[in-house]
Amino acid sequence: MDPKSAEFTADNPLHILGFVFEELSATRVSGRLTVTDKCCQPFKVLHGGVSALIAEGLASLGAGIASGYKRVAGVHLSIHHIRPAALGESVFAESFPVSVGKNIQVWEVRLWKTKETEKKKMISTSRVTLLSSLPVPDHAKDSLDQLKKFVSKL
Ligand SMILES: CC(C)(COP(=O)(O)OP(=O)(O)OC[C@H]1O[C@@H](n2cnc3c(N)ncnc32)[C@H](O)[C@@H]1OP(=O)(O)O)[C@@H](O)C(=O)NCCC(=O)NCCSC(=O)c1cc(O)c2ccccc2c1O
Repeated sequence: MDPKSAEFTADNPLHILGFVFEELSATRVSGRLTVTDKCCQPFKVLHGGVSALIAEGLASLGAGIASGYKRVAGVHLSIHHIRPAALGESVFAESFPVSVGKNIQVWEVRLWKTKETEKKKMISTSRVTLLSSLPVPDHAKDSLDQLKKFVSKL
């Protein structure tokens, strides 16, 4: 299965909202989302919790790969919502590591508006801190194996 396809479910909640991954590696994770009704708060603007969800998901996948496919656990997330993304707009999300330690990783996640006619405009910037030295439980081994296959294909 192509990681860029709508069927790829590296992260179930992101998949449900229509997020499509573009890159998955130890140094960069990215993807795109169209702002639909499912993602909006009452003013038809991207819900701040969805931006935080994207940050948590991208940072966790990246940290999992960077740790050599150990289990990761997010321990802190901070987010600044710089400008709104309106219903119908396209959002590009990118994430990269700030620090990769044996136990703790810190990842930066940035969301951008991507109108072709305009310069990219930042929607939010997040920092996610993760513990990345935990053993993988048996029930999660299959999904990590699946993730490994996708990463090696890219
Ligand atoms: C918070 C800001 C409006 C502050 O902007 P500031 O004045 O500091 O900066 P700028 O003037 O440079 O503007 C930057 C950028 O903000 C947009 N903007 C500014 N003013 C307005 C405005 N009056 N109305 C709409 N948008 C405005 C404008 O697009 C500017 O961009 P440019 O492209 O023109 O440069 C601003 O920082 C901001 O809008 N931040 C984003 C806030 C946001 O989207 N937060 C997340 C969603 S809120 C949420 O999640 C939420 C959840 C709920 O469950 C709710 C439930 C019930 C009610 C509300 C809920 C809710 O809001």
